[in-house]
Amino acid sequence: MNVLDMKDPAFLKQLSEKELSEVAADIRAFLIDKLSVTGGHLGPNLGVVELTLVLHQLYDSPKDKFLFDVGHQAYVHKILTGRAGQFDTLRQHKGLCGFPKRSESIHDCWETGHSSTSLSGAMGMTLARDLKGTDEHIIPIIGDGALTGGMALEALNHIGHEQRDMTVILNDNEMSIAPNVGALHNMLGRMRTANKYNKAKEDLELLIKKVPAFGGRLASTAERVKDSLKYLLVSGMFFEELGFTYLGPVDGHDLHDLKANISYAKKTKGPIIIHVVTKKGKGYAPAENDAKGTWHGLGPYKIESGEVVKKPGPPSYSGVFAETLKTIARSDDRLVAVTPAMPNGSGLDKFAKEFPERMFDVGIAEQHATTMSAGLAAQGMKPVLAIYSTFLQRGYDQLVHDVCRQNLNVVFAIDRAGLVGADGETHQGVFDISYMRHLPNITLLAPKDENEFQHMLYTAVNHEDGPIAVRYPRGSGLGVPMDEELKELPIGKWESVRTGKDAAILAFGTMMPVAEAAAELLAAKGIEVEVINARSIKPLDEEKLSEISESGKPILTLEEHALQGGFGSAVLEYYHSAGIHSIVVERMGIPDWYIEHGSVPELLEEIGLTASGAAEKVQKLIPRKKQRA
Ligand SMILES: Cc1ncc(C[n+]2csc(CCOP(=O)(O)OP(=O)(O)O)c2C)c(N)n1
Ligand SMILES: CC(=O)[C@@H](O)[C@H](O)COP(=O)(O)O
Ligand SMILES: [Mg+2]
Repeated sequence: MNVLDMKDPAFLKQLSEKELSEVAADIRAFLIDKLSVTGGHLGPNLGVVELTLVLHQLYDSPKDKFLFDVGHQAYVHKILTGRAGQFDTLRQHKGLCGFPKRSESIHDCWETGHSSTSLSGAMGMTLARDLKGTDEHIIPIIGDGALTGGMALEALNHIGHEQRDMTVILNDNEMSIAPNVGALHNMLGRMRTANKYNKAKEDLELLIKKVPAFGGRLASTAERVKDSLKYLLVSGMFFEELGFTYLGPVDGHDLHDLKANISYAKKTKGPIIIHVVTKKGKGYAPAENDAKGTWHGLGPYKIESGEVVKKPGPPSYSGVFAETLKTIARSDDRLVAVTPAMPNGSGLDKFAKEFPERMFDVGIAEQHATTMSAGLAAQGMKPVLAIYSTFLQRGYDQLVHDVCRQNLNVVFAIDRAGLVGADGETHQGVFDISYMRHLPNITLLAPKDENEFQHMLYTAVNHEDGPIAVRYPRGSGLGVPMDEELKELPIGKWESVRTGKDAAILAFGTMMPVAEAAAELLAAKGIEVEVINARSIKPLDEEKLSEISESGKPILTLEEHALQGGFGSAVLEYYHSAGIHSIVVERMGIPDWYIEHGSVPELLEEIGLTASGAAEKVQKLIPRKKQRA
């Protein structure tokens, strides 16, 4: 069947299992082909083709609600709901979103991107259904990785308590991005090999049949023995003890097995969890055999060879992070690295190769990672928590309550700070300055390039005066030379990289090249602008700020961060508190809305965070008479 003809999932209703398997093959071929050009989350989606087909065959979306946890595995759902024709624009500017998007389709009832939210969302929808007296089915689909997220466990606890009708699909492929970790993962492993319980149960039943019955006594004893056997052999009892009916393990690529169990669940009262065992990357050998997590989410690749198309260029910030951390760790055995399930993306997988005993992947557990780091620091270790800006949002109270308030020496390596591009709204790292700079005791730094980054990281690890964060962007550096020796940078001291008498641009991180380019544009108009690398966001360089105000130069602050409460706000607050009201401060940054997916240059262009935009803004601050015609 032509995938592009799939407009409404109702077409699945009358298909036989054979026809369904043909549709599955067509969808797999489509995904492998399309994503070889656009990139995307190929592995997760190849793993849920049969599952998504059966779900849409047996349930009636959009009346019945599918909540895809994380949502990176919703491409099959998007194909079945009429969006196959948009896959050439996947994760591109104004194109198809890589995650469920309510504005895209009535079949997308719940938006995700951050992990472990589906069960809570589903519980809310279940309560709403029961309070309204409607009868739709609520079906969260959560992966084994997402299940390690704390809020998923909070939700399981409540769902089990409420005993309302809901079918949870646990998509267990033994992988998070990298191989999954944790005791839950091990427990699921025991469940995956549960058929030994079924064998033992059959043997027991055979035995009972051979012994002449002593009435119900033997039968009821046998039942108790069977139950305790189940308890002993099948840790699926974990879910049963929480109040769920556990079904599984179910082969997630066997249409018949899937249909039988999901049909049974549809008819069963109360909370059900169906443990579906799938293979990430199923149907495409390079992805199927991926033990590291390369095929979880990736750029374009060559279908025949499975070769990922590599863009040449300077080292990535994550790569510099890993190398620098290894250098520091060789002479500082206090250093311990922590990641919440992002070993590959953060670069800590490379650190772990040299220091396996000093790197901890705690699963998708940002709250735990943050407070565990506090515990490490409380005992004199030097924890470096590598965490994406957007995911640290999940550990905010732990940042406040456990790290900053106790003034513990935790280093936050805040990766993916700034716009991240293709992952869009849920992943843009544009709020961390706002949610960190108001916290007493925190120090917040941002490097202008990868060379300053290595020094900044070294400075942060040697900082013994409380928590310190270094925020840095996704992707490559500027290709600047790297110093051989690491050195400490002065915290609270900015760097003037260009002099100018007419105005000053305060920028940091990725906005430094933009500021310098703007200064060049302005120089062509006879406007001399000082460019300052405001690399210490907290504390500010108050000496420099008062020096600028004495010069009377207007200021433009430039940040790839939310304007609300960002760096520019900090500068305004400083001048206000210092009683300096005469100075002109203009701010440029991320406007007060969520920035969708697209390439970072396109997104910056769209919001005017460009050299020409900055130059235009500064020009308006300069009296006409000072400007060359
Ligand atoms: C709060 C949060 N932390 C980390 C991530 C990054 N992340 C995206 S998918 C993923 C792994 C999900 O594993 P699983 O739920 O098993 O889904 P699978 O990819 O195996 O289908 C992670 C860690 C995220 N999206 N949200
Ligand atoms: C879906 C998800 O949250 C991750 O897969 C994320 O897309 C990884 O981002 P990076 O590609 O920046 O590591
Ligand atoms: Mg998984």
